[in-house]
Amino acid sequence: MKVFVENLPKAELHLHIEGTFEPELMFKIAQRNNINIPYSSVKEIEAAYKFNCLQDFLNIYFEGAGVLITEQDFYDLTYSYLQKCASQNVRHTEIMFDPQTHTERGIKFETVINGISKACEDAEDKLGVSSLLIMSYLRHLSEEEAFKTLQQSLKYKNKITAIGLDSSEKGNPPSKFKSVFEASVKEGYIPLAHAGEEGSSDYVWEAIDILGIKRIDHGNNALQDENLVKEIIARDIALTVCPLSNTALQVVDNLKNHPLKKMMNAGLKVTVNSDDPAYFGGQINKNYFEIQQALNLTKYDLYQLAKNSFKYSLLNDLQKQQYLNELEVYYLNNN
Ligand code: HPA
Ligand SMILES: [Zn+2]
Repeated sequence: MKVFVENLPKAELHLHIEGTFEPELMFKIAQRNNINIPYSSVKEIEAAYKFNCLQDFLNIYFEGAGVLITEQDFYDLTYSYLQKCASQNVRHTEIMFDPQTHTERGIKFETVINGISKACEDAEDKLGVSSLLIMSYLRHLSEEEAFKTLQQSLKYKNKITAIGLDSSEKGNPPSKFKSVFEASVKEGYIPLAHAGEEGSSDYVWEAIDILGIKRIDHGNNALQDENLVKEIIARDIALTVCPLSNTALQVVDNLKNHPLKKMMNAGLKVTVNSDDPAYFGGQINKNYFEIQQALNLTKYDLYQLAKNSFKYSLLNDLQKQQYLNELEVYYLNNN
């Protein structure tokens, strides 16, 4: 089963580039930028990665991102993740980035987007991994701040496919960002958002009804409301589920109690993703493999999850079909 997962062609649809920052690279970049980080070894960093909730994690995540200064830093971070994609047969990835995490510290928007997008172009050429970018607004900041970010992004519109909404969910409902999402959609960005990770099913309703999102990041708490589940299915909206993130942040107490299979059985379109792999103990293949083991998923289940990852990606129909054909051949030869 492990080999089946490793070679399964797949797409990753929920991934924060700042959350791919492995301790080794963090040390290297901190050193070259003459920045002190409050850890003296990789072991100490790893020991600090014990979280009780989303906020615990976010505090450490923002601190780690603070060592990224130059375009080269953003390039190295992104290219390093894309190499991991290539080695795990992730054929396509949709990378979220949080401009405000950097612009708030005085880093220019252009430094962030240029570093990330150059790495994506190089990875497409050299590694054969395709990617699209999702610019995510930080929901603990004001809507006005999000508007500033939208303005800054317009010059780089051709490099950005979608917008997202992340950071502290509780107390920051989707409705807080109604106007900036409307304005972003007018500019041609596809609306996506985190919803129902720690927030209730009401937040998921708001995300689909008020923000009009096309894909739900996490969505676990949608299961609290049967009518919501029906509506998500009726609108053909997929959920980007992140098993190891859910246990690391105690959204789910144990992988054996993870709702992924329940979601699939209810008819929801589910995908498997790593979220912040450097912080949550595993890349995408580990997420596939561990959830397979915990829930006794079959090869057919894994095939469905991978199929959803391409079908609900933001690629055009022709690109989707090419990847789906590749997956089909793989499944026929390996089940
Ligand atoms: O899982 C997450 N949830 C909310 N915000 C985030 N920012 C990075 N990862 C996450
Ligand atoms: Zn996330």
